[in-house]
Amino acid sequence: MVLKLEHVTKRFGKFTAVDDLSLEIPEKEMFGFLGANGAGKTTTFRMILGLLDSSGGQISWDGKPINYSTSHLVGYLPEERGLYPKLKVRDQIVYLARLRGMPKSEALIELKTWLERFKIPEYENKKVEELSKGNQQKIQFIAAVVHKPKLLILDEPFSGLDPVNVEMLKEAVIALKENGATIVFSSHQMHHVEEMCEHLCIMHKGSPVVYGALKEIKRSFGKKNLVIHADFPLESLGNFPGVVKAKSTMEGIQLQIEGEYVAEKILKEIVGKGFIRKFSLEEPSLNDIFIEKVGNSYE
Ligand SMILES: Nc1ncnc2c1ncn2[C@@H]1O[C@H](COP(=O)(O)OP(=O)(O)OP(=O)(O)O)[C@@H](O)[C@H]1O
Repeated sequence: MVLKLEHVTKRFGKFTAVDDLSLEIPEKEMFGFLGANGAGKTTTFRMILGLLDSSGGQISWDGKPINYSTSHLVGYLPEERGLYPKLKVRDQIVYLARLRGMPKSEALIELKTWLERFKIPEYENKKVEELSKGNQQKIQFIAAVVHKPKLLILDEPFSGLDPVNVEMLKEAVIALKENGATIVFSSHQMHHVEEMCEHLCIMHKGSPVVYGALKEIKRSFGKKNLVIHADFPLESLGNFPGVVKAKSTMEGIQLQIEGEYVAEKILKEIVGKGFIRKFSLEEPSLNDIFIEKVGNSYE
């Protein structure tokens, strides 16, 4: 059940929002979609879901298009949340579940399980408008997953939530993946993708600038980060050959270096100069990679 995009393009008049995008999203994995505002993420999701026609290219899931006949297998958390404020949580979820072919009795069992899990069982009979924004978002999430979809598309699921609720939602998403769902989500925050996704894509102006397995993306980037904490001055390391960037911190310095060999040379240089509390060679962060590929600060 691979989700495949082949040379997908979307034009709005003369403007190209998605430009010749080809991706393969593996089954039962979590795939991260990153990109600045307007990069084309939501447009891509809408095309995947068949809510928007593409201007060219092919989209298939398990070799077939996604349309009305597959809607019971697909879940979508849209970016613009769309619950009915006057409806009770229970009526809303049952209605949406039934639209996707789930019997009412089963939907109610699922709803109760989710409300317990999100620690809001008392909201079952409340109107949506009576809930806080974060809790409305949890209900919207339940609406996307209540019918147990095999493919789940989440447009910025973590935005607007406090840290406790972000963790709660993350755990829920991870559990769904472990139960066999394929999950695609977009985020403006790279650390969410870094923590949760095996594969990812960074979109920039409608095209992927980085695409592949997270580990491989980091490895092939080449550059590493070196963190040094010491009780003697380290600023001069900013000019050391092979150092790309340097940032002084409270405890020492953080360097971006061309490769591991630079760390070895730096260690030789500083040994004997005083007490070194930390000398740590680290993989680049997705943020480092994004800044290099797209050329501006992001988060
Ligand atoms: N219906 C539309 N008509 C015209 N332009 C559109 C339409 N929908 C999207 N666009 C444009 O396409 C581009 C991509 O928009 P999209 O919503 O896909 O970006 P995004 O990556 O999801 O951004 P964000 O992070 O802000 O949600 C934007 O420049 C947007 O203005």
